[in-house]
Formats: sequence, structure tokens, C-alpha cells
Amino acid sequence: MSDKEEEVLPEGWEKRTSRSTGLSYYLNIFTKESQWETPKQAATKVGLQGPDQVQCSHLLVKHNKSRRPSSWREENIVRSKEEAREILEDYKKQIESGSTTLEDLASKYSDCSSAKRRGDLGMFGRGQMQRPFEEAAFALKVGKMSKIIDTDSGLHLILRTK
Ligand SMILES: O=C(N[C@H](Cc1nc2ccccc2[nH]1)C(=O)O)c1cc2ccccc2s1
Repeated sequence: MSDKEEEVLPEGWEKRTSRSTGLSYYLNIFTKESQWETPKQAATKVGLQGPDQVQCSHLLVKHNKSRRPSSWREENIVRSKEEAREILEDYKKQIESGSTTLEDLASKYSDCSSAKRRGDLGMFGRGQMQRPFEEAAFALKVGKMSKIIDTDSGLHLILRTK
């Protein structure tokens, strides 16, 4: 194309010139990520490392090896980790059948104080929750539920809500 014709780029991209090489590159104005290749489709709004923050609800079943084997529901939690897994697998089946929701079960049965908020943990960024929980939460798409996640607190089912 002649230099008179403006290069039309897909939405969300800007053409820049590298100060060091003088070569053109393309900047994703949402994620600030750059690339040499001319973009063929609209810029993604989520960078390679995923969103900065997510919001999740969770259902926690503690066991006798949990960091704090106590909760608003049970002063002294004695069930084994295997029993906790069986309980959570049954909750997971109920949720997947559509007969109930994670939030309804969290309100009644979660061993986390977030049970009082239907399991809602609010928004959080990386570095705030135990790593296995964080990795699972940030890998979820909005509206999706995790597999059973094992942390020092116990066994969790996670639902990403934002
Ligand atoms: O750490 C908490 N509660 C612990 C159990 C627990 N351990 C967790 C580990 C990862 C994510 C949530 C978790 N909840 C407890 O009650 O023994 C939190 C409670 C709440 C309540 C509201 C919002 C955030 C949080 S985090």
C-alpha cells in the first residue's frame, strides 16, 4: 500500500515505531502487550497472564488435617480427608445435576466464614489466596466451577463469578 493510505487496524491496536530499531510494531491498548506482526483480529482485553482480579464463591469442606479444623458449623472437625472428598463429590454431583447451586450449598454447609455471604470471597488478585486455590480460580472462565481443589484449609469447589 502507498504510504498515503492509512493502515486500518482491527479494534484495540495502535501502530508504533520502535525507538531503537525504527521498525513498526503493534500495541494492544488494553493489555499493553506488543507484537511485530500486523494484527488480523481485534485486540483481546485479557493479557497472557489472565485478568488482574477475579471474583469467586466457594464451598469448603474441612477435615482433621485442615490448618484450622474448626468452623462456624462444627467446633471440632474430625472427619478424614477421604470422607471430606466423598462429601464434596456428592455436592459437586448435585450442582452439576442442576438440582441446587454452589451458593445454596455453601450457605448451608461451607466450613468457611464466607458461608454467610453464600460463599462469596469478593474480588481478589494473585498473591492473596493459597496458591492451589489461586491457580484454579484464575484458570476458570466466568460462570465455571472447578474440580475439587486441595489447600491447607481443606477441600474446595470454586465458582468464578466475575
Ligand atoms: O480464609 C478464610 N476462611 C477460612 C477458610 C478458608 N480457607 C481458604 C483458602 C482459600 C480461599 C478461601 C478460603 N477460606 C476459615 O474460615 O477458616 C476466608 C473467609 C472469608 C470471608 C469473606 C471473604 C474472604 C474470606 S477468606
